[in-house]
Amino acid sequence: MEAKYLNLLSEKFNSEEKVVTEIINLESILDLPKGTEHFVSDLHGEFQAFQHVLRNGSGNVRVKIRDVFKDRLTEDEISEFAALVYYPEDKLKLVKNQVGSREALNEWYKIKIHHMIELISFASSKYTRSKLRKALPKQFVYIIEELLYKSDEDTNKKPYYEKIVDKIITLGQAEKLIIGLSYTTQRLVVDHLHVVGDIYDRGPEPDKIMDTLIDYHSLDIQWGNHDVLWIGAYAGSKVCLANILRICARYDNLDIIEDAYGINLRPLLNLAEKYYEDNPAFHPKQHSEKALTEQEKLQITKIHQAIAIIQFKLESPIIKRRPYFEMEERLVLEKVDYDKQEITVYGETYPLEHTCFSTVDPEDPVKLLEEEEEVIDKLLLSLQQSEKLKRHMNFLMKKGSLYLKYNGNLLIHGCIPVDEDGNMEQMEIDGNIYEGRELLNQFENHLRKAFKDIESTDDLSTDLVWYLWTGKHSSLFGKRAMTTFERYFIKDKASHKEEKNPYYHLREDVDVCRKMLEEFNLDPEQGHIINGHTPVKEIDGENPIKADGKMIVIDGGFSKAYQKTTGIAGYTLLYNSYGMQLVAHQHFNSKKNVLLNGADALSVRRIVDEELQRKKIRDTNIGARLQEEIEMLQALMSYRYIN
Ligand SMILES: O=P(O)(O)OC[C@H]1O[C@](O)(COP(=O)(O)O)[C@@H](O)[C@@H]1O
Ligand SMILES: [Mn+2]
Repeated sequence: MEAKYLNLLSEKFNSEEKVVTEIINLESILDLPKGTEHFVSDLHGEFQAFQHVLRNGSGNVRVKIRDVFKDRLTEDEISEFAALVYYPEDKLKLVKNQVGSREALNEWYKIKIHHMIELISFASSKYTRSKLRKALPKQFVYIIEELLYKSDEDTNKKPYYEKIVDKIITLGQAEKLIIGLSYTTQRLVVDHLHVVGDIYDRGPEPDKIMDTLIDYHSLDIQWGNHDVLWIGAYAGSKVCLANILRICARYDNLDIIEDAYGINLRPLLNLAEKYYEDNPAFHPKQHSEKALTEQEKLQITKIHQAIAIIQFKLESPIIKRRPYFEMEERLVLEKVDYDKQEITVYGETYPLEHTCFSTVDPEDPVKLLEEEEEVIDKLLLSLQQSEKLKRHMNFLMKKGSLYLKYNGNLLIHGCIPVDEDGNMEQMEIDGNIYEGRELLNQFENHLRKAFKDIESTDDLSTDLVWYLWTGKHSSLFGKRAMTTFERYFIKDKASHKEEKNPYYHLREDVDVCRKMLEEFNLDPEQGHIINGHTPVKEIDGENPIKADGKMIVIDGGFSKAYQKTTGIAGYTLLYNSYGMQLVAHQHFNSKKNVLLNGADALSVRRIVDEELQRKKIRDTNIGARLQEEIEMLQALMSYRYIN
């Protein structure tokens, strides 16, 4: 290594002892078991269900509790303890109301603190002390370490520890400590989180998911098609913006726009009131928990139509200025016969119903009315000025990518576009042809470019973000075309069908999966592809583990709207030092149910892969980085200290 780097390094490690200590420290980390990775996808705004999965570590918290206490606690007591670890603040409130006397409460605190210390001691056994320290509640680090490193056999010390706990209780700190210890436990059971796309759309609280992720200790995100739609809107794409508003109206989630992100919808509402009436094709899908008045429903129906028509109009100029997007079939407003009220798409003619074309001029159907133009411009400005959205989008960019290679696996939301023979599909962008990994890299570069320059609204990069949402070679969409127009206005369901990329049947084949792993320079023997995006229809017997375990699809439908088709409430994947396990979750009822009845419908686990030998940090991405650091330190050692 070059002397100048070694000199720089020697500033930090300025004695032989420091170098030796660091080498030994790093070497010992390499031999620890690998940390647990937790994979989730397709959260679709379902914050309550997501936070439950996060708090219980996909059932991992309960597994650890059972490992430690199975001979001492009943199943009910285990459930009760688990509920405390998941929702400490709420559980403490409940207990205080139930317990009769101060003495009984203090006794309860004492037992729980001891149990929690025991649990943490077990759950942290594969971490270094310094890593554990970082996970402890700051104000109690010293005390907890004292409690953790006691040895039970050491009877001399026992009274001392009893005293510490008693003192904590008499000083009124028990609750704070229990809350802190609960969050430490949650944090210890999962070392790193992967969010394999689609945080946004359909569900009511994507902003709360984003806030939770921002506070999370270690994670990465693979963007989903819905996430790039939001990124696109923020990056200046008006058509992406029209789409996110349309979806929010469709799912009765305009609160996200108005209340969560502070974007003023008044101009859109005024336009909608002026031009639109009631229309059953545009009624919002209603949440069971939120009853709308007729008046509210009508208002949303009008907004829904106004923004859908703006969306269709905005698509046309992009399709025309980017012929290599090959989307001419989607020039829908121009394919309508306005006299006959019918449309010809993909060679078929269909009658139209529920039309709402009052702002459409048959002579120039894609021309925006001045009012429409004004509305979308105002909305874009307001969106780009939302501080909260800016924070969330910046975080998505910082932690996100289109795909990720991590510990030998390939994580990607949608697909790798291929043809029927499994060959990488080619796409032209601006005169150059790309395929496979190269194509995905191009998409990502353009997305980052669009995000850097939010003032530009019609440049290639911004158009490509929209292409990622809906284009036929998009690795996130994975279908040939989006039939939004048909689904609103054509009765015949045959026209609604969205043909999938051949990837979706070819991925059942081991050899195809191997080839794809190779395309990304991953070892086909060791690696897996992990996908979200397409709901696995467990109800129809579909298996999320495909191609002999090389392919794992974890979209089981956190999204309430899709649970009817999947039959479950989402999959998550755990990958610890013993191997990979897929977890199928039951429908998440409510936090209240967990707290009161310990109902935490135990998730069903299926082994994907079992390691023959327990995997160590040495075998991971982080291990490779540590090994490089060790080599550098060794070079420093010979350069400076050994002669
Ligand atoms: O269920 P909705 O709201 O009609 O949305 C359907 C649209 O969503 C998509 O499935 C994309 O969303 P997903 O990524 O969740 O699949 C489109 O292909 C389809 O046109
Ligand atoms: Mn998706």
